[in-house]
Amino acid sequence: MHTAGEPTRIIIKGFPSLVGKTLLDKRTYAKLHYDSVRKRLMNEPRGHFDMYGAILIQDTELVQSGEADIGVLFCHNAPLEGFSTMCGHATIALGRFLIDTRDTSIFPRRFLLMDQTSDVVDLDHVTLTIHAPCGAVSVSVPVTIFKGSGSHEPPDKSLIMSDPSRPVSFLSVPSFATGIDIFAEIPSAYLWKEYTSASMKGIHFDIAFGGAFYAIVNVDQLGFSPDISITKALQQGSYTLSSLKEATRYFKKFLVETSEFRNYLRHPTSPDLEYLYGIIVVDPIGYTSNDQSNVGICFFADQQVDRSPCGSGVCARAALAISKGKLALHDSWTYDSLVTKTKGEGAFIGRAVEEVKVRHDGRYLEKDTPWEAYIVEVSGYAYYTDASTFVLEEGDGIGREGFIL
Ligand SMILES: O=C(O)[C@H]1NCC[C@@H]1O
Repeated sequence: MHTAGEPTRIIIKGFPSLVGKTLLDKRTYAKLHYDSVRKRLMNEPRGHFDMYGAILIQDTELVQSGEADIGVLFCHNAPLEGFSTMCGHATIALGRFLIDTRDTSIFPRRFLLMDQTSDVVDLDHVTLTIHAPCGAVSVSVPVTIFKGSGSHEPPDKSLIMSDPSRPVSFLSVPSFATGIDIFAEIPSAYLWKEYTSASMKGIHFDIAFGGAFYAIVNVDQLGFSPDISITKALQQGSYTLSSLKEATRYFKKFLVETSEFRNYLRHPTSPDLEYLYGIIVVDPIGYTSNDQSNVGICFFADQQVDRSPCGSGVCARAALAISKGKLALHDSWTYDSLVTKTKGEGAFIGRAVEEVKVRHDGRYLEKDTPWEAYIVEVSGYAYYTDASTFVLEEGDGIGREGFIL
């Protein structure tokens, strides 16, 4: 499937079974034992540098406790840390897929979901909970009744399908900003061309969590033109996507290798989530009544470029905007990517809908200290593209893990 052009390869069967008490344990097990399978599914010749995957995990601790309907592990191209903790664009795609599948060996709880109402005809949305590595994510899927051949009187649950003409939305895990207006001088070992030629003295940026940690930086802070929007600059050739990719590669390396920035990657309850997943470069405009939307390009994992506006990044940015006083609770904002801005469709709408306090686990602060966060709702559209079956033949050395050129 794709969400605003960003692919989600949903792995429905065949991934080896994973050992572990928790989903995060299973993620660690997958990293240690089956990384080659992840690579085979993402890399060439079956995939490409910017491929993304969602591996369905039927049995997790939250499914067992009744807090979730199914689990998922997300994956991408990074050579070492190939399993991410949250993915909004894939969540939107999964919402549709999980309603549409009738195969209970893929989604055992599919028909239980529909019990939420007996009147199938009036059913407008179905809500399900996906257990992602970052926690439980509630997904609301618009539905319709299949009107194919044959008459079904009265319509039953097997005829409920997702409605592609309306957006899927999700409520993510508590999102929060950990670093507002951080200033850093970039040491010579990490310098990139535009920073040097603009004689930059340092960079202002923010760090926020939306299921994964992102550094969010205005494009001009990286040394690129402050005067035009990113899409215009790329169209006019003022700079290129590769130059943004290169700049963020160095910037990310600097943040990851500099110990003082580790303090900003702190999660109140889960050490597994404490790493920098991506850099989001945003337009030099933002959140004024004249702006209609704000383009953000997310460079994540091993510098993959998110074609979508990055759902988890939207959660991080919406929480950040509230902390910075740019948006209020319930304010909606349109988040564009390069693709959605250029094509004029597919932008995500994000809004913080609730303020919550997460109880700290005591690792950095006194146990139970309340940690302020926001639940952000993100909506967008996903579409089916294809279905494939993968094989690995005996003796296929190149195809075993695949490769990235
Ligand atoms: O939508 C998202 O949250 C994701 N898209 C690719 C990178 C992020 O995981």
